[in-house]
Amino acid sequence: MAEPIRVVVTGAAGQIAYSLIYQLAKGDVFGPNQPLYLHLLDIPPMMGVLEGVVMEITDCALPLVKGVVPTADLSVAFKDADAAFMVGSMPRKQGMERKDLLSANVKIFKEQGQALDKYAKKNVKVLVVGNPANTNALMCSKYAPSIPRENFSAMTRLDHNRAQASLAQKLGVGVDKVRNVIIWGNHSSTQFPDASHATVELNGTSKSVVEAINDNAFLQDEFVKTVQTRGAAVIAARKMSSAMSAAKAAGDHMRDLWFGTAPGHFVSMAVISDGSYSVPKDIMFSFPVTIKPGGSYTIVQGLKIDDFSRKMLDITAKELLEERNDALELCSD
Ligand SMILES: NC(=O)c1ccc[n+]([C@@H]2O[C@H](COP(=O)([O-])OP(=O)(O)OC[C@H]3O[C@@H](n4cnc5c(N)ncnc54)[C@H](O)[C@@H]3O)[C@@H](O)[C@H]2O)c1
Ligand SMILES: O=C(O)CC[C@H](O)C(=O)O
Repeated sequence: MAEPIRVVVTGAAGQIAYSLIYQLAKGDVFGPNQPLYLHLLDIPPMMGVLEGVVMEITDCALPLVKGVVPTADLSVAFKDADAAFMVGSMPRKQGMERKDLLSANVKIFKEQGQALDKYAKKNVKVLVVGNPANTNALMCSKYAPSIPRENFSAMTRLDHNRAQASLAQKLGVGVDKVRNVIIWGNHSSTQFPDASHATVELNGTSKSVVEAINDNAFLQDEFVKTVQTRGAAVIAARKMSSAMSAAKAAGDHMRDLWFGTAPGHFVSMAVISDGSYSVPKDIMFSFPVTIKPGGSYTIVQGLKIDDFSRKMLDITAKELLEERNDALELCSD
């Protein structure tokens, strides 16, 4: 058996964490041979609820769990962390604009970035889930200057999974037959879900999704809007934001960072922009990436960007630049 790793989940008493922790504890993310300590952070008023979560983890009787550390203390939570799921923050409720979330949440990520910088391992993998995820990840990384910026990413995997599932439904095939959809940009309604490089396996042969669907109007309109507004649709239906699917996506994202992507597959992940595809530098922008085991990723290069795609990439980049400015102002005191 390998040495145990230390995995932090923030917002551990919340609804995403409730699904995520079980996946971690049973080996779905770091593998069936990787023991772990779960460091569970929440705020002081939630310590009672968190105690209940700890009881349930114990009662699951899962052998990979070597210990559970419930805490409201950042120095305890992030101590020697190997991986961190940054979930803790307020979700959007009906009637709230996503922009309201920036002022509510961004300072949490400044403070927790500082704690990661001080207490976590320097090779820690940090996945930001809490919204607005891209800009929170940018601020988290900014306040953790001793940790490489490439170790921080924000989650657009839920949008990626939604896009893949939506295309599979349209094509009447299983989700595993569709690959290489792309989410560009922000985890918000300006994101660009792009099917133009995706492929589908039909009768054992790989075919372009554009050719298989043969309906550009659908791909540039209904498909894009459905994926862009899926989170809002879930909130309207559940009166709470997505949780089971968000936890599944967080597990998928971290598993790919840990073990790498399969040959010929790429996934969407918001990472620090290096200017690829003429996206402004120094925003956390979702790109198609391939990943080597251990988390070193490469932004997929050379994809053709047509006029429609260019317009969509520019819209979402503009929103991220605005969010960055707002966040810098909010964090400046
Ligand atoms: N990136 C994505 O695809 C995606 C998808 C779904 C939800 N989200 C976001 O994830 C976040 C969490 O959603 P949820 O449904 O689990 O919310 P929730 O309200 O059920 O749980 C959030 C938890 O975070 C805790 N928390 C608040 N401030 C904290 C702090 N400073 N430190 C530690 N913990 C803190 C709360 O006490 C609560 O227990 C929200 O911001 C939501 O919008 C992102
Ligand atoms: O607040 C939103 O609009 C979305 C919530 C969540 O990030 C999701 O994508 O389900």
